[in-house]
Amino acid sequence: MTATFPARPGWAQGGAATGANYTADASAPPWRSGSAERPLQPVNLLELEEAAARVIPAAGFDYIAGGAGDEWTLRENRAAFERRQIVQRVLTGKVVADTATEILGTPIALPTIVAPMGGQAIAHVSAEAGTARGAAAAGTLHTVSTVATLSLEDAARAADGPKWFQIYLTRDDGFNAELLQRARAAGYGAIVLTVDVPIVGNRERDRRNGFVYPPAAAPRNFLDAAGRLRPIERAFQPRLDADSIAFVRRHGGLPVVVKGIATAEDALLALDAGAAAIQVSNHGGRQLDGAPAAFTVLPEVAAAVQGRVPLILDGGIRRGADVFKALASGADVVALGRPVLYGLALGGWQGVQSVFQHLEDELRTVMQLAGAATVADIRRTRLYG
Ligand SMILES: Cc1cc2nc3c(=O)[nH]c(=O)nc-3n(C[C@H](O)[C@H](O)[C@H](O)COP(=O)(O)O)c2cc1C
Ligand SMILES: CCCCC(=O)C(=O)O
Repeated sequence: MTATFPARPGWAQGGAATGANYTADASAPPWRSGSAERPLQPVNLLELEEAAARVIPAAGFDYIAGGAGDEWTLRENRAAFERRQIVQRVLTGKVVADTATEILGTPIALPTIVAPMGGQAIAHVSAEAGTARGAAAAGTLHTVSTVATLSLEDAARAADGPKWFQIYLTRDDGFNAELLQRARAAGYGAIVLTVDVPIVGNRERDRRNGFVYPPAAAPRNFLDAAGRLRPIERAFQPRLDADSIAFVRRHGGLPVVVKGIATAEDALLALDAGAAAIQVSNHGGRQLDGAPAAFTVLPEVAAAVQGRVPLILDGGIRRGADVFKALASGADVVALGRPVLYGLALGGWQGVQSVFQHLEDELRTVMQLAGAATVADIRRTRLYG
């Protein structure tokens, strides 16, 4: 594995994020968090978290890494992958061809895309521009959050890779419609409607730290004409149903991915309302603590959907083996959350690219040892357990 995460300045040192300065990264020194005695060279994505904890200011790191309540669901998102096993197949005569696939008609180099995450200037001064560029360099798709640091237009301009816009509906339908029209005008290919944040979960690390987004990470989409920030959290729409999906379809005029589905019932409601894809997710354990892992509920959702729309899974993906298990259990692609921000914090856009390259390397090794030459082969593979 040769993935590297060259060091970059973080938001604390870098000042306000504009996205304009991410190209200056090329001359960066080696890992900021390493030292002569102890050079830092993570060999897997799990090790990135500890490294990122040393470069992201503590309360910002807690916001990113943390979950709701006891963080049981956060841990369970990982543990659920550990309970399933991959079948070793070495006499199939197959050799890994490639990891390429597509999602909603968009070709991607590997079956892993970027999950929407707000406030990316908390991790790095380049914010969503760095993530967009890293994802494009890795040949994958980037999802820009409603509460991104950069405006959706600036995030869209940062790279020419494929991109989706994630929307949180607020109580203000005029503002919602405006956001959707802006997203379409800016060239986003789909709208991801997140339905698992009718209210923000009980995030105890954030309460303990008194955490709010720092001014450098203020979500630009919420600035009013006078440049003032509109209130955000209290503005979220708690009442979500089939009409919410119809609203987003009508005003966005784009395919709608419904994100935050964890049951057959909600999946069927979303399908009936015209969802173009379903993202199985518990928001990375940040919302309903005590809910099962996203991977645990994936087969239930897959059985209900019966291939009528593609399924995306997120939550706890850290290894190529996790990607493999998710695809073998009914997902078409997976989305990656926190490791993207850790790569961004440690290496700017190149750090993000390295995260995806690393995952692709691991996935190729697993595929070869499990007798899968293509993504389609993975989806036909059975697991133990
Ligand atoms: C710091 C952070 C911010 C997030 N912001 C959003 C967001 O704005 N919109 C959204 O739909 N999901 C958001 N999520 C949830 C992710 O899209 C995704 O569901 C989750 O992080 C996946 O789990 P993982 O981090 O274990 O890969 C956020 C997650 C994190 C860690
Ligand atoms: C108010 C929530 C904003 C971002 C988000 O979805 C998260 O932190 O999980």
